[in-house]
Amino acid sequence: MTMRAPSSELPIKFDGVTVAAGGVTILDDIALTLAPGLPTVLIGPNGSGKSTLLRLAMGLLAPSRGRITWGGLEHVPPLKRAIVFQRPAMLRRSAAANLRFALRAAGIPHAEHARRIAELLELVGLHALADRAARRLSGGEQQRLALARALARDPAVLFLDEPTASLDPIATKAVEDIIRAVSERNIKVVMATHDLGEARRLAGEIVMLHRGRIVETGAAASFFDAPQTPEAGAFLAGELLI
Ligand SMILES: Nc1ncnc2c1ncn2[C@@H]1O[C@H](COP(=O)(O)OP(=O)(O)OP(=O)(O)O)[C@@H](O)[C@H]1O
Repeated sequence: MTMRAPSSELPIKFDGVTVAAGGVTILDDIALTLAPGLPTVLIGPNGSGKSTLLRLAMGLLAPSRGRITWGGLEHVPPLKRAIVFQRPAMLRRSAAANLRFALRAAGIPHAEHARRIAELLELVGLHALADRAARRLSGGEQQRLALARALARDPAVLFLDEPTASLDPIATKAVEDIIRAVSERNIKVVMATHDLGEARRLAGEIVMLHRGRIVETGAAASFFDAPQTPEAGAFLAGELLI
């Protein structure tokens, strides 16, 4: 994978974005700018709206009210954006074949497939398991393969929804190392987690959500050292936010 120049997909701007479904307001009047740089980590309790925000930024969901722009434009097709969900589904074929499928779907010329597959497997540390059936891989290995698959289209922005939620510490470290490597290649990482340790380890910037609203945003260091709102203070202190 090559170092990429900052992309025209960025910044992603949310302007007065509200999402309502089934009579419930899931996100309420969100104003947010996702800019190039270190990972942006969305934190907040279960149901606070993190996944919904990621789906909006990916373009999988339209706001009920407000506007989202990518590099200043509305309705930009997600050709240079990728998302990895909490429990990624693998095709019933080998790890390498899952990547080949993704490369084909992204329109990468056939002649480049073997080189890109080798490169992607190397990046996520799965080169020795290229021929293993993807569904036989462990949870952590599947998550790494899902990351490689998302990177197949050479995205400018990578959205991750709780990528280590069900992994043990060793598998978590492997995934976090990949996230750092991705970020160092100038791919903007935007991820949701409710693991504060993970947020501390990876975030350049924090966006804290509570009940569908942004309660605080800021540089990770200042957020963790001196949260500005009672909700953030309580969340960092390990109190239950309801
Ligand atoms: N299509 C929908 N219709 C009605 N309610 C929905 C819909 N999608 C999400 N919700 C609700 O919106 C709230 C926010 O959900 P979301 O998944 O974005 O939160 P989250 O912060 O990612 O939570 P978690 O950490 O549990 O994954 C939840 O209460 C959820 O039940």
